Amino acid sequence: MNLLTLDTVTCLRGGRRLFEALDLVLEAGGAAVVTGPNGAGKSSLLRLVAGLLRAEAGTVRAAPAALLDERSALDPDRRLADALGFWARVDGTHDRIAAALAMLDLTALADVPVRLLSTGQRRRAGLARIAASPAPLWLLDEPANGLDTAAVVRLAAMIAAHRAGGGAALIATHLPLDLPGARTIALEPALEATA
Ligand SMILES: Nc1ncnc2c1ncn2[C@@H]1O[C@H](COP(=O)(O)OP(=O)(O)OP(=O)(O)O)[C@@H](O)[C@H]1O
Repeated sequence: MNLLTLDTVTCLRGGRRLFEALDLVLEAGGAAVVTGPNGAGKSSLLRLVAGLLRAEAGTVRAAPAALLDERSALDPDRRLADALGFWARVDGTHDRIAAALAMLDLTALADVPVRLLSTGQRRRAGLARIAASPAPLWLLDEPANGLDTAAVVRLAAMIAAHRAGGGAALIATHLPLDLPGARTIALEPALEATA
């Protein structure tokens, strides 16, 4: 089963053609890494798949997706467990929170307000939101940013478990991640300004 199909997709942003005629299929269990220099369009590609940007041309067919970007999307004033609980109520996945906290080594921080978490802890909290989500397609924008070595290993294990369970992941990263069998989408620098 395909969880993502991009068919000759072109993306324009800020008067620049970021990528053109991009094709990609991600099946259940699949993963792809998006690479490229700053400004090449990695985040734009993930936002396009999430439905937050419109393709200039081509078609995007995507299963329900969970997007991690630079914001954790967690209420800074709530305890971490409660902030995750907000999304669990939306998604009907309350039973997944404890496992998600454990997977990201956050159980001991469940009662700490999100605003007091360190940079790496907040990134792990954002990943816990993704881990608890029921979405089969994960869109992870620089998920390893701010993570220590142990947390990067946990991240790789979390993605592997998601794929083993029939999910798929599209991951933009500058940092190396252990993603067996993942294909690479190398975006070129966007130079062309349109009229
Ligand atoms: N809201 C916006 N309006 C117009 N142009 C934008 C907007 N957001 C981003 N851009 C432009 O789109 C281009 C691609 O940005 P994008 O964030 O997708 O790149 P990226 O490959 O993720 O970069 P980085 O490695 O720095 O994260 C950049 O030239 C950027 O200035």
